Amino acid sequence: MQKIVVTGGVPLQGEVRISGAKNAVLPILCATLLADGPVDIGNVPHLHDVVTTIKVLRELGATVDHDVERGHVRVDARSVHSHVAPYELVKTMRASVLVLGPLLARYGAAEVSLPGGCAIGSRPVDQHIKGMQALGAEVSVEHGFIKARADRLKGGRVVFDMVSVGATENVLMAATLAEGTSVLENAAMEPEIVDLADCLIAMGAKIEGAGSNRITVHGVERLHGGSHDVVADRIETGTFLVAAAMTGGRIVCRATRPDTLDAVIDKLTEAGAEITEDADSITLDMHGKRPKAVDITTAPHPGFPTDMQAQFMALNCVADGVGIISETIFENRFMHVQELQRLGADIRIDGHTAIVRGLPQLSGAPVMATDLRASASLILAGLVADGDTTIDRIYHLDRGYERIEAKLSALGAKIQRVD
Ligand SMILES: CC(=O)N[C@H]1[C@@H](OP(=O)(O)OP(=O)(O)OC[C@H]2O[C@@H](n3ccc(=O)[nH]c3=O)[C@H](O)[C@@H]2O)O[C@H](CO)[C@@H](O)[C@@H]1O
Ligand SMILES: C=C(OP(=O)(O)O)C(=O)O
Repeated sequence: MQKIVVTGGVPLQGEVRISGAKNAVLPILCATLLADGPVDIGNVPHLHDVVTTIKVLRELGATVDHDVERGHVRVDARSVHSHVAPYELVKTMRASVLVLGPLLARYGAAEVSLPGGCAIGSRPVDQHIKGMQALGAEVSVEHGFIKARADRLKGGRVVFDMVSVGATENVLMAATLAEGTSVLENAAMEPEIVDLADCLIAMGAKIEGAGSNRITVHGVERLHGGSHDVVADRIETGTFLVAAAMTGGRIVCRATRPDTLDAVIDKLTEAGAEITEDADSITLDMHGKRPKAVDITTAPHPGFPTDMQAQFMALNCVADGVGIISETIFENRFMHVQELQRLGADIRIDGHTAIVRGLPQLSGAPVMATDLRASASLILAGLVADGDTTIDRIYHLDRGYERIEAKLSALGAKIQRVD
């Protein structure tokens, strides 16, 4: 099995091009099921999750051309002949539950395996189901599958019990082809929702308010093909910025969207980084300084993203002072703590809070990745640890970071993938 070996001690310097967002491209790929013609998607990152989603689409019968080099995918869903998303695929990637809304809206029926729990928490789908029912679908959960049926969905008012990115996306997609108007209240406001809505609008959907907590969708009879470029990955951007801050370096992130990173940029500034932005790039300069510890509380957008929590935990491990990190989104998203402790980090957990006392230096060791962002935090810690850090189970990393070791190498990091 492949591993990543990082040798610490090099301040990152240079420029990095940010890829399209994993959390935008996955729902967008699912949205192509709604269209009556081919949908062209650009700025597609080469990620394992993208490959899995394409497998799901092909399993359903869609015709998919994937040009990895160009970062381009064309999906033609007119050949879809199945409405069953099997366990074998859904279990490897939770986001495949996002075919539920499109299949139901377009084909009147969907059977999607329950995604199940994962390392970061139990991750139920009750809000997805509640949303489909509010649009008039009959939904049952039998033998590990969500089974949904509706001759034609009817516009309705959906009030989510909690802010859920996936449930908002699933119901938004379903509502585009419903008869009449739907209103989604307490909707998630993440930039990836806006990007999905932009893609749906390019396919002929009528959507207002994406990016706010109330989204209105006027259902249409059909959606046509279209084209869309995926928004930049704010979490990949944030991960590189933290890497530069921890190593006392200076980097420029190109092809990104600074306006999607306010909470992260605020915390990096608080940690002592000098940050300058223009329309599509962010420059971070640490001037060789050690970062100051920062307190973090995760929250739905525009709050501090849970997907950046582990990376800031790594930063606090080597920062000056004590940082308190509270995780409010997922009940079990501190799996990286044990591994960071193997590198010598001083972290105490108290329920959903981690108290991190920064040390001047970590010490390289073999560690194991447990989930996607935990893996990233271990790479970041390895960049500042004394000696070698060998990270096992990096398939988690390949789900969501495009060529991370190549991008970090280009910034001067000593990092390699070994078999
Ligand atoms: C592919 C993708 O975009 N993944 C992101 C998405 O995941 P995902 O869409 O799965 O996350 P949600 O926003 O749905 O989850 C937020 C919280 O709501 C709970 N919940 C969710 C749905 C539901 O039906 N019932 C329920 O109780 C979850 O357990 C969790 O505690 O948003 C998360 C929160 O920003 C990110 O960490 C993930 O990277
Ligand atoms: C938790 C994440 O992704 P997913 O929802 O795909 O598991 C993530 O991107 O950090």
